Amino acid sequence: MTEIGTIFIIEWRTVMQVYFAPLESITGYVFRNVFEKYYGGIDRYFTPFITATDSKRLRNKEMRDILPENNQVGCLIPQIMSNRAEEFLRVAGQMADLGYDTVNLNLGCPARTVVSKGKGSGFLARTVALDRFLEEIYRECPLKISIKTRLGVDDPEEFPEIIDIYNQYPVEELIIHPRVQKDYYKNTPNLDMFAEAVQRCNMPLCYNGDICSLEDYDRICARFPEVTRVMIGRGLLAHPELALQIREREAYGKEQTAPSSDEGAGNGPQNMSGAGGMRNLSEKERLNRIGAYANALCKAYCEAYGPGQPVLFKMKELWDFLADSMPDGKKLRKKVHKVQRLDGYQRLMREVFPEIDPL
Ligand SMILES: Cc1cc2nc3c(=O)[nH]c(=O)nc-3n(C[C@H](O)[C@H](O)[C@H](O)COP(=O)(O)O)c2cc1C
Repeated sequence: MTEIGTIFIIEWRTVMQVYFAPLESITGYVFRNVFEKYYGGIDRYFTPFITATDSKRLRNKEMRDILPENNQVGCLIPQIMSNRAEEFLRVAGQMADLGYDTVNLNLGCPARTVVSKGKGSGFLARTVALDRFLEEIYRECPLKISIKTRLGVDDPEEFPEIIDIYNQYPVEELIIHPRVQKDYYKNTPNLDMFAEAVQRCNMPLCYNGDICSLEDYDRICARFPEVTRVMIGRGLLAHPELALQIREREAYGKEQTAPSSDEGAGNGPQNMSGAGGMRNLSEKERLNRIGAYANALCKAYCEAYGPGQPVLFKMKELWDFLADSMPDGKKLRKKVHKVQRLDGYQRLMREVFPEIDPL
């Protein structure tokens, strides 16, 4: 409790901020807009990485993804992948021209094609060059710069030296996915090294990695009560209501899961989403929302790219995750996999969600 004159302010834990992780080929603008409309509960979305190159122009696909008129979400942060300050600054300048005030630097991508060029998490192996790069971009960039990082390339013990480098710069926030490059997505996040980062870092921290349920979220909160930002990727693909559930958990507390009699179905705290919260939804309503969301996404992809195989592939990719939210998920995942054409997929969706407008 803090005393200001005679006013007492109770210091409450700052409300948790939930970010949607960038997922290349999945969380583009079409996906983000539909997700926001049907679920939401997200404080910040991040674009999949934009590759800074010699070219003065962004690729059409990247430009479409970041144009403000294509994005109907509250807060979007463009992510840049680069290991050359001059290229990073050029793309950041283009983001400033489009009205963005923050960009995110990708120092986490583990893909071999990226790492072999010394970018993404591959840049973490060259600490002298990394330090020089950061010195230049933080000196010259007109925008705030946040960083998304792994712990290192081979060994988590690389991270303390990397933290010392980050600590020298005005990093807007540091999003840590506590794995090393060679883990890819295997093994478990190294929470001991994240704990060390909590002690040593002098900028705001965001935790990212393997939050796929409220129980996972509670475990992170219990171990790191000082952390007020989490980023979630695959967990939100599998359980799109997870961010809303986290907000409801924050608003109503852990015990209060039962509806109170005067609240209508789906009501939630403010800033929930266009679609309302998840509390009080019946199982049928929950499933119908999944169906409406998947159908709206398929329709939006067809409008953006034309109906055809690429849309089918995108929907298959989504159902790989989303099937986890369905009562007979394993079977449904197999059925979606077997579908050969988009009209077959649409037929399957009509069978699974007979009450939902196929759009
Ligand atoms: C298919 C896929 C694509 C990804 N693309 C990006 C990307 O463009 N930029 C980035 O920083 N991380 C990317 N990531 C990493 C995620 O943002 C996130 O850090 C990782 O999935 C761990 O979080 P999660 O366990 O909540 O999914 C990608 C991950 C996957 C699985």
